[in-house]
Amino acid sequence: MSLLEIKALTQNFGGLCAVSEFFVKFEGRELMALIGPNGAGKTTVFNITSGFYKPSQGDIVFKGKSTVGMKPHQVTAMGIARTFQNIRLWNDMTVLDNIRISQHYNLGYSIWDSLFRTKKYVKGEEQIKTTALTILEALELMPYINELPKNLPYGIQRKVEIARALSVKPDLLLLDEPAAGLNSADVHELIELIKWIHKEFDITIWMIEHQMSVVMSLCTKIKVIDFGVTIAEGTPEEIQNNPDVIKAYLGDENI
Ligand SMILES: Nc1ncnc2c1ncn2[C@@H]1O[C@H](COP(=O)(O)OP(=O)(O)OP(=O)(O)O)[C@@H](O)[C@H]1O
Repeated sequence: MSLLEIKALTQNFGGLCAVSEFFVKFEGRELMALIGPNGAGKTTVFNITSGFYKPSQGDIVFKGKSTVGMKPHQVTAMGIARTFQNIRLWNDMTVLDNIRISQHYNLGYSIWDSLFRTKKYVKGEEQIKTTALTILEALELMPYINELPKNLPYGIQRKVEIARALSVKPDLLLLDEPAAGLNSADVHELIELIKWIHKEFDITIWMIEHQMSVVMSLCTKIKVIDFGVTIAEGTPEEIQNNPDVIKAYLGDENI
């Protein structure tokens, strides 16, 4: 059974077909990229995969079960976590609380448990804190646990967002333009971090990224879309030399 299989996925927004007949299959533990020019439909594919949009047509099968129609927190509970193109952290909560709150989707205790501080509640909260601290330590974020994200450098905020996604113990991590807005030193650190996460957490990673140095140093397989349509798929070498890809990025006159 594949970890994730997306079949004939189509997304229309009014008269605009943002994604057309998209397909992909992950067997598990791959590090794959989804690339394409601006507006190609990449984030739409991620929004559907993570339950933010319901597709117009097609199916998404994760661990043998269709996720179409599920809410984002239900998709997360199944094992898909994501980061966003524009970092989305709770800026008025500490880094530690940002990581803790992300795990509340799956606690299994009621409002009464929290009101009356039952044993179930106390145990659940302890578990959440332990998991959060373990992830923060692994990602060398302990110096920042009591800081507010808005006061931290952008590169650290990006790392906190990745820590938050990892704290839900996903099998599939979706990274939407993780290098966006980072300086070259931070990009280098990010590449090493993603390599390390892939190995240490033994998970599948699917990323959207515009910086080709990041894609080429990390991914073994790349899928390219343009105007919602898949135009190429292959290894970094194959993609770099593919005339359709060059045309999509640079236009006909540059070939
Ligand atoms: N919620 C929406 N409603 C209407 N149109 C949308 C919506 N979301 C995306 N689109 C449109 O769908 C197309 C694909 O957008 P999408 O954000 O998926 O592209 P992208 O490849 O991620 O682009 P970028 O690299 O610039 O982030 C664009 O034309 C966009 O304007």
